[in-house]
Amino acid sequence: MSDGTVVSARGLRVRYGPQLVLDGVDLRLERGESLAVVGESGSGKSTLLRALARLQRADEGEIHWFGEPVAAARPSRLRRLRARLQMVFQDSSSTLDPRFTVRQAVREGLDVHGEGLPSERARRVADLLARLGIADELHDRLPHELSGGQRQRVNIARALVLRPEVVFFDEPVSSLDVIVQRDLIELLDETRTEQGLTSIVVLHDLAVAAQLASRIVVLRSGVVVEEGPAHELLTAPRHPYTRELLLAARAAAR
Ligand SMILES: Nc1ncnc2c1ncn2[C@@H]1O[C@H](COP(=O)(O)OP(=O)(O)OP(=O)(O)O)[C@@H](O)[C@H]1O
Repeated sequence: MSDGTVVSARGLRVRYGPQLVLDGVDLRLERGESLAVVGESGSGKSTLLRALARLQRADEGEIHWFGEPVAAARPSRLRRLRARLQMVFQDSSSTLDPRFTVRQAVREGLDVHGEGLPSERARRVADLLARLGIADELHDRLPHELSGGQRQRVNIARALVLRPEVVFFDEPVSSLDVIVQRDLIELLDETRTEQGLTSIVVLHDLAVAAQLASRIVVLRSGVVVEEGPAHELLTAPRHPYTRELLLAARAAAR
C-alpha cells in the first residue's frame, strides 16, 4: 500500500439482520484529498462512514488506517492511530455535553492533551470559532442556547481544533445556511492547504458534494455505482442513478 493512503477499505460488507446495507465497498483516500460519498437517504452512507471509523462493526472486508490493517492492531496501537482521526456526527444536539459552554467544549480536547500554553489554546479556540462564524457573544452559551446550525459548527470546531490528519463528516452542512456553508468550505480548503487535512464527507446533495470535495463516490443501496473527479460527475455523469441525483440537486437549488 502506498504511503499516501490514509484510509482504505476493501470488500466492506455490513448487514443489519437480513438487510445487506453495504455490499462489497472498496474505497481509498489519499493524504490531503477531499472525498464525498453521496447517495439518497438509506443508501448506506452513514454506515460506511461509521464502519471506516470503526464505530460500527463490518461483517466482511478489510480497513486500513495509515497503511495498517486495523483488525490486527493492538488496542494501544489503535488508540494512537485513532487520535489522528476525528469524526463529526450528523446529530449535533446529542454529541455536545449540556454542561459545557461553547468555549469550554471547543477547548476541552486541547486541555486534555495539554497542548501549548493556556493563552495559545484560548487563541486557537477563538480563531477557529471566528472562522466558523460563531460570534464572541455566543462563546459563553450552553448548547441548548444555540441553534442547530451553531451547534453543528461547535462540533466542527471541536474536531478541527485538535488538528487531526483526517476528519470524517456526516452531513456537515445540512443544518447550515448558504453563507455559513461557504465559510465552512473555505475553512476546510485552507486547512487542507495549511495542514494537509484529509476529509471524507457523506451527504445527499451532489452539487454541495462537488463544492466540498474533489472526488465523489456515488453509493446506491450499499453499492458504489460511480466514482470520479467531482467536476466530471457534475458535467458528464455516466450512471443513470448519478444523473438522477444531479437532477434532484438542481431541482432543490431552484
Ligand atoms: N442500527 C440499525 N439497525 C438496523 N438497520 C439500520 C441501522 N442503522 C441503519 N440501518 C438501515 O441501514 C440502511 C442504511 O442506513 P444509513 O444510515 O447508513 O443510510 P444513509 O445513506 O446514511 O441515510 P441518511 O441519508 O438518511 O442518513 C437503512 O435502510 C437503515 O434503515
